[in-house]
Amino acid sequence: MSTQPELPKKVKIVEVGPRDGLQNEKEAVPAAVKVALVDRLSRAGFLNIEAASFVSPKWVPQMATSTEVMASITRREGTIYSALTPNMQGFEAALASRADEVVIFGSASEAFSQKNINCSIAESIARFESVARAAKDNGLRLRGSISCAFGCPYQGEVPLDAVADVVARMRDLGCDEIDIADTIGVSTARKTQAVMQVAAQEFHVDRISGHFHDTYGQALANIYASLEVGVSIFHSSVAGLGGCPYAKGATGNVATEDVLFLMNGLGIETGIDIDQVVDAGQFISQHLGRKATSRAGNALVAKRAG
Ligand SMILES: CC(C)(COP(=O)([O-])OP(=O)([O-])OC[C@H]1O[C@@H](n2cnc3c(N)ncnc32)[C@H](O)[C@@H]1OP(=O)([O-])[O-])[C@@H](O)C(=O)NCCC(=O)NCCSC(=O)C[C@@](C)(O)CC(=O)[O-]
Repeated sequence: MSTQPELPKKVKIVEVGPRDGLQNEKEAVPAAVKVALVDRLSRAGFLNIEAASFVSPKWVPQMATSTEVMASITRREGTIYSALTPNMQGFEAALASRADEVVIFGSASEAFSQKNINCSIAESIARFESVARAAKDNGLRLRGSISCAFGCPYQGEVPLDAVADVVARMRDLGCDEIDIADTIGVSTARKTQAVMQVAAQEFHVDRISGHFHDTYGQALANIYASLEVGVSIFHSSVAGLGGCPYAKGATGNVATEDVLFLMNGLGIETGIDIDQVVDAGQFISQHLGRKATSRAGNALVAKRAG
């Protein structure tokens, strides 16, 4: 008789659409539209929404409205609103904007680190030290994000040791949560488990999150594979929005509607209302003038229409 691995009974879905999802849009999305999106997502029940990014507007112009967005959203009690902060300049802006969580973002790939944040991995960790200290001093949550943990658009393979090393460094900085990110969506299920297991040797598995882009259509399989090894936090973007400005060809994050459909089917609690997420996906897709890429979202819309 075969025994199946026990899956977590409950997961946290971190909605990253307003940041990771929109950051790569060529046309400026008005702050009011971003605010309306975040508010819809808050009402749908997310406990964590990545709403802003305090990076150089020359590097990522779409995120230049982050202060305005954070000032205008309606905050739901109990929901963590996160912001990316590559350095102290970003941290000060996040603090002033009343972010609940700041995200330092590094990479397991040297090449990607240079392209994305203009410094080596070691330099980035040194830069993050002051941000981490300031987060603790100000009582903010601290999250560490590790790009290219499963492969890099510039250097190709990324060794497991490199992932373990950055996880340990993020842990030592005092991160409350660490994201293991498949920036270009190249991982497959067994590889995902190997990487997650290496990460879990360095950090508590229940505070590791899986951040999967769906470039090769593997994201849901990678999420299921991660569940099997005890990961219970996942990032996703409503309507499957997204792509990274420094990873050409990378498509969006896995669509939130698809992840919710999977979790609902598995009987895993999320606390999120899928119908409201579908509505939010339709709202932003209409604004962007294209169809949502969420398979479950589009199927549910078609079903509603009869
Ligand atoms: C990190 C830097 C700033 C270094 O960029 P740099 O040019 O090395 O920085 P610098 O300190 O020399 O500053 C240069 C200029 O940027 C300004 N500046 C400096 N810092 C800030 C700031 N915080 N906010 C606003 N402005 C800032 C600074 O004031 C100065 O302005 P100037 O004097 O030329 O007018 C730059 O490389 C940058 O902003 N990179 C952002 C890259 C980015 O946002 N990438 C996308 C997000 S990561 C991602 O998507 C991956 C993830 C997390 O989703 C996981 C995954 O899927 O892999």
